[in-house]
Amino acid sequence: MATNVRGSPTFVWDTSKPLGQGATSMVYMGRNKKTGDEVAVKVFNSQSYQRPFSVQRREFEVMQKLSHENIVKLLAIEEESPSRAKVIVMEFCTHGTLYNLLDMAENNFGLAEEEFLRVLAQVTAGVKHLRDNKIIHRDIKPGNILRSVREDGRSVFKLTDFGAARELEQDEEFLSLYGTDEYLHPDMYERAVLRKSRGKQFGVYVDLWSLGVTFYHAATGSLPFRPFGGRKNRETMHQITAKKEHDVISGVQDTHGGPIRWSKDLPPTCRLSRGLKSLITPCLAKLLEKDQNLTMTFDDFFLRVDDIASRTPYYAFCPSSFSLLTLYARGRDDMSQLRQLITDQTDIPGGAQLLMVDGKELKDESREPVSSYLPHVSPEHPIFVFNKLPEFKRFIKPAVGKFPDIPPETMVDTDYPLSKKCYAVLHSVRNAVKVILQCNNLMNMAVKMYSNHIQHKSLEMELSMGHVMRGCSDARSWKEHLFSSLNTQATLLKALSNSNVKPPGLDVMGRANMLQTIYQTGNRECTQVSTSIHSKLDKAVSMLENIKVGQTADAGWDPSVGCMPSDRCIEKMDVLISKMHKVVLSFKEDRSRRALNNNDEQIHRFDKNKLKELCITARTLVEDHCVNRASMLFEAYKQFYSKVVQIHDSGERLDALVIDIYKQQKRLCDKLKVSGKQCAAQTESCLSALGQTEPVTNGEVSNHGDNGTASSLGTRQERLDGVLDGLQLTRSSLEEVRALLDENTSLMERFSSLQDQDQGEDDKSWEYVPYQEQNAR
Ligand SMILES: Nc1ncnc2c1ncn2[C@@H]1O[C@H](COP(=O)(O)OP(=O)(O)OP(=O)(O)O)[C@@H](O)[C@H]1O
Repeated sequence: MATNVRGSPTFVWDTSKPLGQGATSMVYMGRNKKTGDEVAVKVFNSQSYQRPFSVQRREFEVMQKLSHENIVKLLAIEEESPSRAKVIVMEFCTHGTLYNLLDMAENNFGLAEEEFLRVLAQVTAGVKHLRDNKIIHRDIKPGNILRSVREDGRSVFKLTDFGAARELEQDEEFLSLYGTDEYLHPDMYERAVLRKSRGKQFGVYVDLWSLGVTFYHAATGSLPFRPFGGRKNRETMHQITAKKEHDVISGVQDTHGGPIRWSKDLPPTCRLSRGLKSLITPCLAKLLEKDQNLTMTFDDFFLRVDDIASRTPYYAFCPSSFSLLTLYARGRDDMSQLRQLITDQTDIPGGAQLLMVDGKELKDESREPVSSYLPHVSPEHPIFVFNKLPEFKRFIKPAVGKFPDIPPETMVDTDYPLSKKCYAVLHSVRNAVKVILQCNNLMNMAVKMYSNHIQHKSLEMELSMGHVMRGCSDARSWKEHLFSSLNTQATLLKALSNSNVKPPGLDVMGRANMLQTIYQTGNRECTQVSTSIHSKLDKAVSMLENIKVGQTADAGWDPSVGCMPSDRCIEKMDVLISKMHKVVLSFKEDRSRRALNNNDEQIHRFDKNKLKELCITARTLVEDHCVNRASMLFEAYKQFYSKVVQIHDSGERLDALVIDIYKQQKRLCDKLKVSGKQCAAQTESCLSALGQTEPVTNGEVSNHGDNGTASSLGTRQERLDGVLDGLQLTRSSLEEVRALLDENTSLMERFSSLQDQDQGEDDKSWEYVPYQEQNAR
């Protein structure tokens, strides 16, 4: 045991436990002799000493220059005793490399979104530090990106292996060859692997290409350029990278000498959201660009990654496409930009989007950045995006990897990688099941939320309709009251003009006619408005009846159409995973043995059958149960929504109609006020003229040529008094109507200001924008 322990003045390490092996070194886990701290010790092999001394020294020199969280930290350069060979002592990164992470079954189709973003941001930060120090790495690849895990469980990625690194200015070139085939810039590949184009020089841009390949690998779990037969098929590899079109990001040859499958997009099995893909893909296309005129500069690259990494993800669920969206908003993006991000992924125009968060409508079109007011949303509580138009996307099942064919024969060498492939696909199936369950749950939430919204709206409409109806019937009775007073007054004055009472300065007949005109025009105009109001009101009442159906909108909704947590699909997948894991382990062991005995071979055969069965069970579970039921749930949603969206639409139209009725009612009241005022003016002047009329005496009677009897005298006085009384009555009746109208106006003003307040109450951003208006924007 002790023979494996080596040491330097400050450190010891056990050579029986290598952390990894490279072309030029072995790396071991070691400890600080004084503190016991864990370290990684890089011990160089004989091959490394064949390099020129200046090259050997470079790795130490480069590492000494660097100090960054995303670059492995150099702790010491010491001499191993007794050999006196130099060793590099570094911080110990606990979780292997990015390559190891991608080799895990759950990451075989690429990293999950958050982890990918960490790789992108952190590796870029490390490279930026290199560029700031004018250093080119020349061997960037997942195997040279170490991973540690912080106390909060988050990964930290660090660039390592500076054996190929050197100082190089932006516009300088170099001649020597470094790197790993699959990650090599096509020009380097041509010279290093194909041994062509001798003497060709390269620039710092070769790191950008390697970064492109590394990020593609991290996003998809596969290399972007894959000739049939792999690494050995060098000519095709070079053809793919050198001849690809500019924005192509992958080229795969599936058969010997067969055509290349080019793609400008990340594959459907990639786990990244559509929102992130749309940001990453153009960046990858630029990195994987051979043409120096079209590729990006380091500065462009840093800016782009900075832009992606600094965005905030907002999660949204769109039931009409059965999809969970991730919207990457910039810090300053306002609501219209967020809506645009939704449009980009759903094709729903901004004006047709009804957005809801926690059951509350998100109505605002304000210029404030969404980050300042949008509540925290998570994939579990996303923004719900309803399409105001009953349009639906086709149901698309989540993409899963394809289980490979499993030949019945025992092939110990290839059965292990075959089982690993099945195991990786099984994980992608589990991910798909998880997504489906999440979408099912969100679908049920969406139906509940939309139904509540409709219920709320219909109650609100019922309330304002009640208000409007009361207002209309009041206005009608005031109108009748006012015009009957006017009529009475005109009749009284006419009667007076027929008598011989002549109030001084008052043309009684003229006044009577004037009142008659006010009565006729006022009554005609007001009756017109009132009739129009009432016909609109009738329409509104029947619309309200339809909307009230919405109060039970979700009555027929059955959440159990889709698979439910109680079906335990995820748990079933976990059981399949653990069973398959055992098969993978046993195949790995079988492969490590030289030969299988009869018994082992028999077991291997059983296991291979089991592997096949497990694949079939998983496929059946996802296809026949989860996907099938999710598509049924989606169909049910379409039916539900087509029905309720009409109710919502009627609500919007009724809303507009009610506003219209309010306006007309206000106009009616204004007209009534005008007629009332005119009538009151007449009343007042008549009253004052009549008040100045001389009391009736016996002498005057004959002068006026009346019949002169006592009874007729009494009748004249009585007539005058009667007219005075009548006018007094009209006056008080007019005052009453005016007071009622004033009250009605202030009530209406209060009501409409109440509505305004409702709109402005929470925040400007939650303002109600009628659908018609939103569309017009
Ligand atoms: N600081 C560290 N902490 C943990 N593991 C490490 C550390 N440094 C290196 N390793 C492991 O050792 C392996 C080899 O390290 P490194 O890439 O530096 O060696 P190399 O000989 O330069 O390799 P290459 O063939 O890429 O030139 C790494 O892939 C990793 O698995």
